[in-house]
Amino acid sequence: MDFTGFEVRKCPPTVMYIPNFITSEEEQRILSHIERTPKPRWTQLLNRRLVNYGGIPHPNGMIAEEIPEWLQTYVDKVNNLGVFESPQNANHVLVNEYLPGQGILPHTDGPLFYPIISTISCGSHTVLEFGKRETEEDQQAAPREVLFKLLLEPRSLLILKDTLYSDYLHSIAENNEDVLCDRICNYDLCENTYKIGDHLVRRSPRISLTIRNVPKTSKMKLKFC
Ligand SMILES: O=C(O)CCC(=O)C(=O)O
Ligand SMILES: [Fe+2]
Repeated sequence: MDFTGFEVRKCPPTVMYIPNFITSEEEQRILSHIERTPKPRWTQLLNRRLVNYGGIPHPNGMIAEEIPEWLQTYVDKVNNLGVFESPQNANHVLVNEYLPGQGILPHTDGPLFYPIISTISCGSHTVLEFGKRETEEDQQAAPREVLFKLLLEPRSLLILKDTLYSDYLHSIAENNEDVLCDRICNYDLCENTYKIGDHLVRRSPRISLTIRNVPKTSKMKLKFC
C-alpha cells in the first residue's frame, strides 16, 4: 500500500494513521467477539484488562498458538498492507480493554517484538501521548513531559515504527474525557466529527487490537521423565 497521505508529519518518524481502516460492521463484530471472551482468558491489571492471542511473548521464544479466524482476518488485513516486511508478518495480537478513566503508563514495547506496532481501535477514541525516554538519574524528576499526542479514532489503524518505537515512550492518561485541540499531531487526518463543538470528548469503553510480530517463536517440547 502507498502510505502517502497517511504519514503524520508533525511528529518524529514514523507514524502512519489510517482513519476508517475497518467498517462499523467489522468493529461491531470485533466488539461482540471480545464481549464473549471467557472471563479466565482475561488478565486483569490495575488500570485495564488484556488478552494475548498467538501466544505469550517470552525471551526464550513464544510458544505459538493459533489466532482464531475472526481475529486472523484483521492480522491478514494489516499484513496485506506490507507494513511488516515479510517474513516478519504479524503473528501476535494483544487485546486491551480500557473503561473510561483507565489508561496505560508510559512504556516502550521492548525487544520481544519486531519494532513495528499496528493498532486498531474499537468502541471509543483515545489519546495516545508520547514522551522521551529518560535517563536513570531523571527517573525521580517531576511528571514526565508530554511532547506530542495522537488522536486514535474508533475504526482507525495506527502504525508506529523507527524512532517512535525505539526512543519514545507511549501512554494513555487515566481520563474520562479528552480535550482534542491541544498538541494533537494527526488532527488534520481525523474525521470531521471531532472538529466541531467544544473539543471535549467523553470516552466510552475502548478495545484496542495491537498487532505485532514476535520474531522468536518456539515449538513446545514436552519432556517426559
Ligand atoms: O491500547 C493502545 O492503543 C496501546 C496499547 C499498548 O501500548 C501496549 O499494549 O503496549
Ligand atoms: Fe505499547
